[in-house]
Amino acid sequence: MDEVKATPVTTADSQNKIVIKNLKVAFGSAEILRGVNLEIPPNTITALMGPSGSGKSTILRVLNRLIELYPEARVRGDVLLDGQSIFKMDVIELRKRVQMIFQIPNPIPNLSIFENVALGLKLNRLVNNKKELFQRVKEALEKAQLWEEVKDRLNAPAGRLSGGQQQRLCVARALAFNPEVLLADEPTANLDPENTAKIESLFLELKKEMTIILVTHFPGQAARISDYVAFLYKGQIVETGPTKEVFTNPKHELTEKYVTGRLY
Ligand SMILES: Nc1ncnc2c1ncn2[C@@H]1O[C@H](COP(=O)(O)OP(=O)(O)OP(=O)(O)O)[C@@H](O)[C@H]1O
Repeated sequence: MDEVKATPVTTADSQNKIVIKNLKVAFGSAEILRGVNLEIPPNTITALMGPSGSGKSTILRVLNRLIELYPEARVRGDVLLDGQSIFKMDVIELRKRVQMIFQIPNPIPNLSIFENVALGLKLNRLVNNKKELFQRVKEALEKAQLWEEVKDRLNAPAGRLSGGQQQRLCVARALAFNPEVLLADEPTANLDPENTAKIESLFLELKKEMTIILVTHFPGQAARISDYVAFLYKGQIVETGPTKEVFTNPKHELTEKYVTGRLY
């Protein structure tokens, strides 16, 4: 990965939870992100939407520096978290603060429900004893709105849960770290409408405590739960603003096509 260029910090930078500055990502000769600028206020849901291949997941992968797992990726520009460049932070610490959930729920299927949430806490030595561990796991499962459904079978393998429950287990696993930012990459793409609604109402609850960045293929989902949207097209942000404004009065023709379902 290339050396990133640090940019000067302004007052607005430290008021936003995340500020993305002139972010460029290339894989070999293919330019994937071509100068993305975005400000994300705290305690909001920001939806990244745009056609397939526009670079939405790549943005998320930069925000927790998962992008560094791709040796061919070149990253330029800067990303500030609470006014500090993420590229100057310890990456393990960054990933505790900025958690991620994925399109396909990925608990460890043979591991118990309890251990799936407990594992990260144990590996990172974030708890001092068994009692504290149980408390943290319980709290995370409660916040993920899964506790009532699993409290009597915490030792059952996670693979036996339904798809929707597995996704909420992944949310619990992320929440166990008490993150400040939750990145969600099309978290409901594989869920039925009922489980989708559960995740959406869960996110509305969670944003009281954290900042959520949601990649979604569904304009309807962005309209229902996000405060801000950023519409991405071919690696650039075409339009961004408060969700209601962008949906009711899109300024760009491409945005209008996308929100009215005429661009995929
Ligand atoms: N490791 C990689 N090497 C080369 N190209 C990649 C790599 N990862 C992603 N890309 C390319 O980068 C572009 C953007 O991918 P990205 O996954 O960020 O898009 P997206 O908007 O999230 O798409 P989707 O909605 O289909 O998930 C795509 O053209 C993809 O093929």
